[in-house]
Amino acid sequence: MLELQGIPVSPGVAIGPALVLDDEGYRIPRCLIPAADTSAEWGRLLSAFGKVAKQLEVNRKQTAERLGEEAGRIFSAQQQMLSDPGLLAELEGRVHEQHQSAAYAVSRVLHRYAEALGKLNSPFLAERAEDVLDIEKQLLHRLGAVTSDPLSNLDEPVILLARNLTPSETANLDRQFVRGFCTEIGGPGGHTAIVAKGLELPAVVGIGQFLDRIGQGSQVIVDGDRGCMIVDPDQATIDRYEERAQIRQKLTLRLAELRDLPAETVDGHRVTLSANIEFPHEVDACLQRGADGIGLYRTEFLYLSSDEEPSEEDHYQAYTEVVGAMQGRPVVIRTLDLGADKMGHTSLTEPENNPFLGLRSIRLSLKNQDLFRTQIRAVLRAAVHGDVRMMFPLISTLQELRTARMLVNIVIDDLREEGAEFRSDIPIGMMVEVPAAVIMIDRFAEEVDFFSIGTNDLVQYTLAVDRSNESVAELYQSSDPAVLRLIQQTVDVSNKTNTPVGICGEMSSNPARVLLLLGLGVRSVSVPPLAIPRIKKVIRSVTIADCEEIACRVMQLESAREVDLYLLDRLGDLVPELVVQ
Ligand SMILES: C=C(OP(=O)(O)O)C(=O)O
Repeated sequence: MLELQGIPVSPGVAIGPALVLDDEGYRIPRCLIPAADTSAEWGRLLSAFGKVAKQLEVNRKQTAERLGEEAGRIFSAQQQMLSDPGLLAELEGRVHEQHQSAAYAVSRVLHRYAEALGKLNSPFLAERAEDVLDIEKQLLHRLGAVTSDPLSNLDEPVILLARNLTPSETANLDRQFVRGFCTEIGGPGGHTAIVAKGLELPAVVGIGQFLDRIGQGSQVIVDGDRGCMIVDPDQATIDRYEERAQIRQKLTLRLAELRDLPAETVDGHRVTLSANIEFPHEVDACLQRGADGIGLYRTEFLYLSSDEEPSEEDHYQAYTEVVGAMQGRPVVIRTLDLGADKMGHTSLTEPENNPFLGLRSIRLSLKNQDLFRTQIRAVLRAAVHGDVRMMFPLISTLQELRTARMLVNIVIDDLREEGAEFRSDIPIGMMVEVPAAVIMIDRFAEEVDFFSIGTNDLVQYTLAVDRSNESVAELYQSSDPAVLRLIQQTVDVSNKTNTPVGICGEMSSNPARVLLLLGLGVRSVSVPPLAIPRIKKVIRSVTIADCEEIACRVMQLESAREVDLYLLDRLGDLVPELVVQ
């Protein structure tokens, strides 16, 4: 039995056979070969090397004849890589000593070479990285490796183990068979984590290197509550997890009974409890759990799940589906928040050194105004069908907000001129997710209809810590006192200026932290659909006086750890059944 610790990003437990994936592209399943067959496997690998070398020589000669010696040298560089003794020695070790299949060894080693070159920040070396991947492709072809995506042909439940999964890969997982996943890299606030929660898929990320140690089909437990992965569990461990699964199931059934009850505190304060979604089909899960509305519709997933840029009609259809299904409940549509870890359409930006500080989110929309106007048109048209609100992400200056609003007015004029059916009077709000927005919050309050605090990014930008990087995951804490002060300031100013304010970041889906948010004066939260029953349970179990006392104490504490320990303790007093055993 092997137990590894990572970062819990999507709650729940799943048990099943491992499907170990290569990190990218070819997705070569990790396959171990019997010791007796390693020599034959090594022979296959050498033969593939020989064939590729021959082909490279043919390419070099033909290219040199047609385009000159200089062009032919492209292939000489590849020939040199192929004859690198270090490369061959590493591959030999993997096949002979670790019993890896030739295809898997090639895929792992060459991907690592390419990745290392890609990180060196030089266009010349980036091209060399492409050359390495090209050699990999040719070798895999000669080895007859299966190059189709094993994820598209699943026919039995699996636990996915991968180096990394992108948000769109995660979104496209076959929920029928993929029961959970663990990855080597990834941080607590990354979008892969958010999508996993949306899919209700137990997940642990940022475990560190482990793929080489796990065989295909090994029994694996993903514990998304505690953030651990257990390989080849013993019977006692399996029994313990099965017992926990039963307790969890009973709790889920009890919490489901709250569905039609309001999210109201014991002393009668009504809290708006909405849901965050990425895709229209998630609306069912929101309604099943009694969401008051959609507090955050992340529309960028329209871009991430397709290779084509969505048309106005694509936007309109998606929004109309959500708005119609929500039957008059509010739907907050956030405009495009593409960037950094979410970037799907490379055509929209050039590679950047600091993508989280670069051309992302509202900045990208303001730079690509046709794209932005297309989206605004669809939002205003869909608003005819219900209570639609529009929200701009990552606003950091008043000028950005004003330009975005000006574009909305231009779109309104266009639609009016065309005689289209639309609404011009929808509430327009902004995300508060950079410290600059908090510092200027009183001025922003004069120009928006509502605020929504995005704690995921607020934590990242306040603490200067990449939300998707496992190496700094310990610093990524929404309970950090600096973050709490920014939330407090935003809520205080909003309440004083009568500007509705809510929280749509992941912080509000944590039952213990909700105690604090209520105490700070928050009366509207938006959480992944899965979290609704628990958060409602918290709200219905406490008084605002309890929460204010908690907030008072918390605001005197000096570290995220102290805050979280104290909040967990208070959750144990007030809502003991929600404390994970
Ligand atoms: C909700 C947020 O936005 P994102 O989609 O970037 O997580 C946030 O930053 O808290």
